[in-house]
Amino acid sequence: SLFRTGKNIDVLLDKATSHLLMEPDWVSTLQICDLIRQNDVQPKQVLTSLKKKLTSQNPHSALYALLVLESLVKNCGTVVHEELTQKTYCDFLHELGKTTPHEKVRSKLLELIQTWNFAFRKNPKHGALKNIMTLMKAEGYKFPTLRESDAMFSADTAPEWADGDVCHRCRVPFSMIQRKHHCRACGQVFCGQCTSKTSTLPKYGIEKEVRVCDSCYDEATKPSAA
Ligand SMILES: O=P(O)(O)O[C@@H]1[C@H](O)[C@H](OP(=O)(O)O)[C@@H](O)[C@H](O)[C@H]1O
Repeated sequence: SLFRTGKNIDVLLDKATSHLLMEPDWVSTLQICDLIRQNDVQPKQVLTSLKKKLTSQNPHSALYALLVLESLVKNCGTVVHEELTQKTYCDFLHELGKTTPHEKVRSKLLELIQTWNFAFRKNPKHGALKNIMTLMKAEGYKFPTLRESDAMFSADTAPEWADGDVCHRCRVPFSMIQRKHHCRACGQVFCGQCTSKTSTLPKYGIEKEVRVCDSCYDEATKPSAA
């Protein structure tokens, strides 16, 4: 239920950013990634909760929060990238760079802003991030040497959901009675009859059974080619 996941995410965030940690808690960090990739929690909620941790007076919590943010950007795809590069969030990151009392947080933040900018360099949608990097350079912040390999986000994420007036497979028109459903594997919109099956989608980090259409079900369950 939403409550359980909602509460669960706060517990996971507290664990992953605890000042008692001697090293990053990658298990909790990757569980947070999975909750986002499975669409169990919205990226906006997680990134908003992270703000409090990023501005922690405790240097360890603040730095671990930055490592969680780095993992979300690397592993959860465009849904996180779009939240990260909202102007309001970029302005928050700019402010964090100016005001954090923790030098390690500042230098890690500069490294991430540069890496993210390189990764998003071809996409004007993420212009707000470029803007704060330009501003921070003008304000005298020294960005480290870019390591292009750090900017390769390889994780596959489930496709965004398409919309439509008819079932993508049998073409039946949607109505008050004939409801829309989405296949988590291809993102297309279908009637109930064409998406009556479920499957896990490990390639998208989805370990629980989720709704899939008949053709994606056949694709996901056929014995892998020898
Ligand atoms: O409950 P409804 O009012 O029919 O709304 C639909 C359900 O939320 C479907 O969820 P599902 O794919 O998990 O069935 C979703 O895929 C559709 O986009 C929504 O329009």
